Amino acid sequence: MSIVLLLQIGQAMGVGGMLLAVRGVAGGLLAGHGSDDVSRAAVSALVVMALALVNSTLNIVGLTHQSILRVGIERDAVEAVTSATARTDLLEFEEPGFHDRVRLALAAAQVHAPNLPFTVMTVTRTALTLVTVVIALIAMAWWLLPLLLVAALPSIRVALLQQRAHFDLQRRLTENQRTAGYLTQLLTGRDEAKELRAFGLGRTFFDRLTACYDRTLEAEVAFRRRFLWKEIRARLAGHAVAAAAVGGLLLAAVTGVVDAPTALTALGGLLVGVQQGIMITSVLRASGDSLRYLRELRRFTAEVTGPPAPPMATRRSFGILTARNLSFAYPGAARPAVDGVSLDLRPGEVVALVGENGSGKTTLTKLLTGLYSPGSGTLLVDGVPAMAAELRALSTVLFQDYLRYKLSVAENIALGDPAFLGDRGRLLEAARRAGAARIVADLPDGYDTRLGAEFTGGTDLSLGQWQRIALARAFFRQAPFVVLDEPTAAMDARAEADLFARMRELFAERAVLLISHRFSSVRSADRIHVLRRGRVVEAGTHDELMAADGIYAESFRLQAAAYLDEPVPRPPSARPA
Ligand SMILES: Nc1ncnc2c1ncn2[C@@H]1O[C@H](COP(=O)(O)OP(=O)(O)OP(=O)(O)O)[C@@H](O)[C@H]1O
Repeated sequence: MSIVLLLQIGQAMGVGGMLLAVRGVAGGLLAGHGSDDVSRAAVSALVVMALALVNSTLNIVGLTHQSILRVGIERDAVEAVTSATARTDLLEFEEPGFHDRVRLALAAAQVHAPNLPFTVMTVTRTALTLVTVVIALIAMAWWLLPLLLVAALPSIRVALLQQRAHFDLQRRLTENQRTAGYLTQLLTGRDEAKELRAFGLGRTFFDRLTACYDRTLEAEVAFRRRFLWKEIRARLAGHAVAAAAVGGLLLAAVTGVVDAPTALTALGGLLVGVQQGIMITSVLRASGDSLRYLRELRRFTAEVTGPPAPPMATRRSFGILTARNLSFAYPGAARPAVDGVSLDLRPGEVVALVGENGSGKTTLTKLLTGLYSPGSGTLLVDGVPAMAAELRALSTVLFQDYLRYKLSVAENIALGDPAFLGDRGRLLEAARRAGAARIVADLPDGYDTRLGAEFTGGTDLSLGQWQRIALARAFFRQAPFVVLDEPTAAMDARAEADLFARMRELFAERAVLLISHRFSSVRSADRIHVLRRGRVVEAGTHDELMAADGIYAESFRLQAAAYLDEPVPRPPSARPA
């Protein structure tokens, strides 16, 4: 950055030097036709040309340095934003305002921060050029200075007002821009392409995207119109003052207050000064906008007060994980998603959660694994209250909507514990346990096969195969508390039966929390908790729950009847007392 600054100082000084040299040329030519006068003019002309050459060389070197600086600055700024995002509490991601702040911070990191060398360069060069022009003018006609200042003031004032208002407009449009980004992803993404075509949605989303841009355009046009007249008025006022200065200069030349070469050069200097004055208004607008974005970036990275992402060294064992009276509500939700839930989990046990859609099963697992902090209630590991980071280090989760990383198969599995990314033995063992080894054997490059057909050499898997890879990731982590949220939803009947038959062997010595809508899968669990509207309404073994003849028994019979082609039993509430 200091090189860029030095280059600008050099260029700016060159402009002032050129002005003084031009005066030498004019002085020599106007003085007469003697050989001394002509050689003075020729030497000055050579100086002008040399300075012009140095100036344009400095300009090229400056631009080259800027291009290199841009990349490094963008890397550092994006890293600052993404590391702050990685440390942000998961619950923040449920707030639209958070995503607006991320978007502004990313725009700052990807556009405004990399432009910083250019902005600094332009500001420095413009300001220094003005200073050198001013010095040259002082040497020739000092009284032009106040006039130059008065000419620039109206435009500078409007530029300052405009850049503040423009940033406010950008902030108001952020959610609209995010929607446009989302629609663009729908219209261009590979994963989305099939459904858009199957439902013929291209035109619908295209129209919505156009509407987003129309809203931005409308707001931008209204904004620009609001400032257009102000800007024109300010420019007119500035030019009127500059014209008065030119008049004064001509008068001074005619009356002999200044000699002709000085008057001519001062006129040139005045024109350069006015041009720089106009330039400084656009520089002010651009740099003001950038400064506000950068302030947003700093605020965003500073407001994440949490510790850096914990190394997550997986804890090897525990005796009992206890949840006492846990409650949790999503921001703005009318009722809690989890409401006063208590349960125990011990290694070697399989505990199942069942319940209708939206009954709070997934949310409860997010509390137990330290992804959300409970609104009230306690989580204890071996009787000691546990922090979220400790719970995360204790657990491994196979989410219902697990991520399909467009990376190699090996990475898809080993990302279960990044500390062991290169551990081949652990990788093979995890794949074997999840039944993924056979899938990998059929892939062109085995574990090194890139998943994601939109990348060179990439291929894709079926959903059931992906699920096994995700299961392998859960195994790879070797954590003592395992959450399996619908782990076999996409698997074939044999694969599902095999997983549940071997569940205890596969997860020996670990506590397993299993969520499933398939009652055949959960019946062998040590305890089954039935959730309804966030509360545990029934709990016990399969036999106990069947004997209790409540919600569980009704749902179980409903599913069993569908398989056995039996009439659907009536719910208990509909039976005679
Ligand atoms: N991000 C969220 N913001 C607000 N409410 C949410 C959010 N996620 C879930 N909910 C609500 O919380 C409740 C519990 O949702 P949860 O996903 O825990 O249910 P679930 O039992 O896992 O459902 P399913 O069987 O359909 O997977 C639901 O009413 C749901 O609408």
